[in-house]
Amino acid sequence: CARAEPFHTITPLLESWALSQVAGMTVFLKYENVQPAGSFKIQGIGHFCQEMAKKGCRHLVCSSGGNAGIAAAYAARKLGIPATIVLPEGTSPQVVRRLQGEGAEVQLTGKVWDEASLKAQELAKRDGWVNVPPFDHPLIWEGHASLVRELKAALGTPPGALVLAVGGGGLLAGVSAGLAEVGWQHVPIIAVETQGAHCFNAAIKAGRLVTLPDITSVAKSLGAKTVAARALACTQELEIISEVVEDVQAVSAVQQFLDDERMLVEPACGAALAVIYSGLLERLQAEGRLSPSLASVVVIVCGGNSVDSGGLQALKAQLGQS
Ligand SMILES: COC[C@H](NCc1c(COP(=O)(O)O)cnc(C)c1O)C(=O)O
Repeated sequence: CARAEPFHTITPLLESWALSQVAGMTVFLKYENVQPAGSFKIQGIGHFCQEMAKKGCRHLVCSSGGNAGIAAAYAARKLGIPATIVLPEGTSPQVVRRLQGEGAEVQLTGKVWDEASLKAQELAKRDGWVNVPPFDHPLIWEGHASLVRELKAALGTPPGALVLAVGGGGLLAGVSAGLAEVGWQHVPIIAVETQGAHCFNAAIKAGRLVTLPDITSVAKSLGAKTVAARALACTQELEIISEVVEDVQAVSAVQQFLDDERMLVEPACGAALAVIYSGLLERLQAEGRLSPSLASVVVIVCGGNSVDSGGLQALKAQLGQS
């Protein structure tokens, strides 16, 4: 049976002395990397799966870059429902191992998430099976919105800006819903992608949804070729500043964050942290796109399971970093 309380925990919101020094203002970090299932995903995915269980779902299937799949497998185990997770062939062994550890069946197919998604939709045609969308569904956004309620409870007053990473746009859509719910619509969102996984930025520039030819960024967890329509629609309702960082900046931010806060996160999360570490925040202020007198900024540390110390060293070598 479905449980009443949510599967996610209320994560710490901590002021980071190190990042505040770099930014020249107070930087609060929302540690979604310590959620069960290793990323913020469990907020929206957990909510979706609980709702589906209430409707009698008998088998969950999820296509994912990795983290949504782990969140779906975790929720399925908690709900006592079998799960099948479909991932791109290049998925890291540690993610496959973790999924199997959660008791899920793993299917590897296709080069990128979009191809795994087609296979999951095929499987979901079976009787009693439900496809868990990794980012493009109102229930996912409703679940992620609880993150903003937690920010309001912890901060009281609104931060000067919110920084988050964009893959398919589910986190952005959920945070946007949360901001509207708590009356913080005026808080600007800095929505960050890596070059080569920049489907949201491309859609904004084109004024319509755009499908990238391929995902060439190392931040594979941001690897959706087309952003959710809802995410693009949010740009009409809120102040959303879309920025694209290089893989080198995202990976360098992962290393700096590891040294500063002793936590290891994926390059997808490094993209958000790069807003601070690369000086992008100050550039936005200098360009007048952000108020020069921001009191504070919140960075959503989205986490991610597809990283370990060896993988980080390999990425740094691949990108020519010391
Ligand atoms: C292809 O992958 C989409 C999705 N990852 C999405 C993701 C994001 C971006 O969230 P989104 O914008 O997709 O809601 C940020 N940070 C991390 C650590 C993520 O894993 C997945 O795991 O299936």
